[in-house]
Amino acid sequence: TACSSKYVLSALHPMWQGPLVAPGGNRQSPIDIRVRKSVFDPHLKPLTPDYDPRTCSQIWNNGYSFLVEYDDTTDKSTLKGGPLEDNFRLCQFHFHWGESNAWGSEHTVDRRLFPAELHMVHWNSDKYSRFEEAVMEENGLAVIGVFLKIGKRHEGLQKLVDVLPAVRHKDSVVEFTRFDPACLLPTNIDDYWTYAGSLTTPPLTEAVTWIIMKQHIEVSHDQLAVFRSLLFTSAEEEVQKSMVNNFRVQQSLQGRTVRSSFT
Ligand SMILES: CCc1cc2c(cc1OS(N)(=O)=O)CC[C@@H]1[C@@H]2CC[C@]2(C)[C@@H](O)CC[C@@H]12
Ligand SMILES: [Zn+2]
Repeated sequence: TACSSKYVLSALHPMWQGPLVAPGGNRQSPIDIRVRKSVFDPHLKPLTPDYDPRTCSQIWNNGYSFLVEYDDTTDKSTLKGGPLEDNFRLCQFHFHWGESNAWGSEHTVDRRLFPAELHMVHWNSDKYSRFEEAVMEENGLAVIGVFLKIGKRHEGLQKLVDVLPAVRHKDSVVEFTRFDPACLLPTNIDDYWTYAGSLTTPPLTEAVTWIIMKQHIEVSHDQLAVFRSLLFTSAEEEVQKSMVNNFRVQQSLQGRTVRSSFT
């Protein structure tokens, strides 16, 4: 699918913290969400994700995270509502995490770090015909962010955790089907923050409407440990590097307003 074309972004070096700010960037991500500075917007609608588990196709270790990819050639797994004017198609989800449970998320809430963060990446299928096109446009992408905390085992996540050893090395791909990404959303998806930002990995394009869930999900320590067993490096490389700390440094708000869907 468009989302899973094989070129791997060479700038995704494992210890990549990337340019501090993309050239000419004034809406970069991630950011710290200052709760008291966010502005309640009563016009924000409920978010309506509608995902078809049958569109799930594969898992790919791209040398920076592992991506669970969805067939985005038809309007089967979509996201509408919330701050979005158009219909968006799910193309992949992935995570960012730390080497310890003390850090790992990209966004923070009043400087609070979480051990990991889920990103569900969607592109505007009303305005563009494929992901690579939308990724270059201001209203091209919508990414749902969900914070992970260490607690009870996440039953839905376990199916994914069980296949991760099959994509241990960079550039490995394994078939993965019938996974409903909705099982990774928190029970309450009506309370979220939203702001205009960017991808946090190359191409760092300022194409993203971010929708960050207020409620986190819980995963077990052992489940997150399996994420850390993945490698940044390919099977051929002599020195293997653990895939950990794959998050970008926080970027300045530069005058942007973060809106909240709740008071
Ligand atoms: C791993 C985090 C990651 C990978 C990718 C994107 C975004 C990603 O994370 S984030 N945090 O949402 O910015 C958007 C561009 C995608 C890339 C994966 C590889 C591609 C799909 C290329 O094949 C073409 C466009 C690329
Ligand atoms: Zn991400």
